[in-house]
Amino acid sequence: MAGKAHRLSTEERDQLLPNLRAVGWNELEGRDAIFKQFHFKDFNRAFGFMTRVALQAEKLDHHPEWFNVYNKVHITLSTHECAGLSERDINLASFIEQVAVSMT
Ligand SMILES: C[C@H](O)[C@H](O)[C@H]1CNC2=NC(N)=NC(=O)C2=N1
Repeated sequence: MAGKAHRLSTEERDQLLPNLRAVGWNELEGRDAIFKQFHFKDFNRAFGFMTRVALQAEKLDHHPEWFNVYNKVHITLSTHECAGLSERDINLASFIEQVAVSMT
């Protein structure tokens, strides 16, 4: 991965987070991370979604924290390297949105 991750500044957050908030991503309380719950038609869709996200995460070397039960997938994004939200989380969240739209 090129360059070191840095925690987003207030200005960067003001610029980058509104688009994600508008589609259901929220900042966690007590932790510098973003979170969203996804619901799919069934387990096949949920796991197909997770598979596509997993392949991209591996490619980006940036991985989600997630939880799956049947058709639900809960995702938390944060960057361990800088102990908070970085541009990598924004990029991964944007990719996740594209995949989710194509799976629903
Ligand atoms: C060694 C490896 O590149 C690092 O541990 C990567 C892997 N995936 C990662 N994922 C996330 N979410 N944050 C990181 O800082 C991170 N670092």
